Amino acid sequence: MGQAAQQAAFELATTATAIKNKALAIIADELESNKDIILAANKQDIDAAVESGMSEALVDRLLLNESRLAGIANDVRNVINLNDPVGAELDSRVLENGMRLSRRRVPLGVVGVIYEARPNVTIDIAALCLKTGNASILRGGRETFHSNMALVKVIQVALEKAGLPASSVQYIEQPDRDLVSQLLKLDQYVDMIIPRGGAGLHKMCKENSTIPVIIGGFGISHIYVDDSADLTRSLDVVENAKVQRPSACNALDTLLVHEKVAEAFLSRLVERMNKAKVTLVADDTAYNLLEGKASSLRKVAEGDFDTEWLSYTLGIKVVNNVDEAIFHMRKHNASHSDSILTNNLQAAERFVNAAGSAAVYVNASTRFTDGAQFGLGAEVAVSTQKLHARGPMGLEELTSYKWVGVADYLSRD
Ligand SMILES: NC(=O)C1=CN([C@@H]2O[C@H](COP(=O)(O)OP(=O)(O)OC[C@H]3O[C@@H](n4cnc5c(N)ncnc54)[C@H](OP(=O)(O)O)[C@@H]3O)[C@@H](O)[C@H]2O)C=CC1
Ligand SMILES: N[C@@H](CCC(=O)OP(=O)(O)O)C(=O)O
Repeated sequence: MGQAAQQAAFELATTATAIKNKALAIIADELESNKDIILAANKQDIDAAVESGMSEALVDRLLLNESRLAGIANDVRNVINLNDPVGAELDSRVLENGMRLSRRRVPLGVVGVIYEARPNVTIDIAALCLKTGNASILRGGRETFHSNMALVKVIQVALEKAGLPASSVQYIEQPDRDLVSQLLKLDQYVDMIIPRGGAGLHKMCKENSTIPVIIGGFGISHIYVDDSADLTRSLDVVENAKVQRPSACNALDTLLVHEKVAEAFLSRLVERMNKAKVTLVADDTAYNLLEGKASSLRKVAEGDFDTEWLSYTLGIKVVNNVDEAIFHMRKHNASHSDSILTNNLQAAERFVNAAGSAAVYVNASTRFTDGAQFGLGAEVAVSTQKLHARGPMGLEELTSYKWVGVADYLSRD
């Protein structure tokens, strides 16, 4: 697979944007024309997941239906409309000796991605890699096996129809994790590894990969409600961040509330959380304010503020000020998406500068951390590391550059 991917990458590196776009257009069309096959495959995955007792939120992450599939095809069409970064001159100047020197964007080569059981991710990664002239080797969560097999087949047929190698996008079909370990050692063929998933996967990749690794990580997502916040608007933001898609890595995990507004805010928020069947996990102060009002409430226990819930559960803590909120976030792995709700410019600046997260928001939901929302078309992962990319990784993050020097640009004759 490594060899085939590398061969494909050689070809893709010099493929014109129009051909890559043609392949993407065929993928989008084939997704629609093969919808019955894809949805039937997905049903097999869903049935098995439900039978195994998977949580409702994670089953939802796995689910495809007609409208989601149409959305995925549409996302691919959006990628067609994005500028191809490959070949762009980053800067260009003429040296004293007459050489014209520039940096030119190039594909990375072969990208290996290990990711969660979410079928749209297969298409997102394949589309972004293809647009940037990278070959990809994919390994999705075992629970998405049937869906991914159907999706990859559609992609490979489309690639061939566009005259590109089917091996531009390959999928590791066996669920045996040993094959992931083998992938991590293919440095002769693979240029970058992206693990999207939990701590165990990241540790395993960091310790075993001989290939550079970019972590598509998890973090505890926080929202801090400042004493100056517009509380009515804050209700909508917190509800969106917690309830809209709790299984996503950017969903809210811990709500931090300024003590001056804790009673006023929590007494209104609890109604919405009850309605959405959210379990509240509160520190002592919040617990006292919520007791008798929350349908599902318990006191915080060791480790709760370090837990990424991925479900209808919300941690709540009352704090003195923005500095205590930041202190709490530093202790509890704020590295992905965090937000302050405030009308105080100083507090907002303090929060934005001090938070160690890949994406920081003022008066907005943490759910915005998403390649499509950021105008990147989609994302290969949300990087929680600082090199070579941070936050949602789109097309540019799948490229590198090379220096191009042309001698005798200014002839002396
Ligand atoms: N920042 C980002 O871009 C994203 C982050 N996440 C984070 O991922 C986590 C939840 O996703 P979840 O599906 O539970 O993640 P997991 O880490 O359990 O699984 C993700 C993928 O990694 C594989 N995997 C996990 N451990 C190993 C291992 N030791 N060796 C080989 N392969 C392994 C899984 O394979 P198998 O099928 O065998 O289990 C699966 O394909 C959350 O923390 C979420 O925030 C999720 C998506 C995007
Ligand atoms: N792009 C995503 C966020 C990242 C993601 O894929 O999250 P996850 O549900 O953990 O797989 C979204 O908000 O839809």
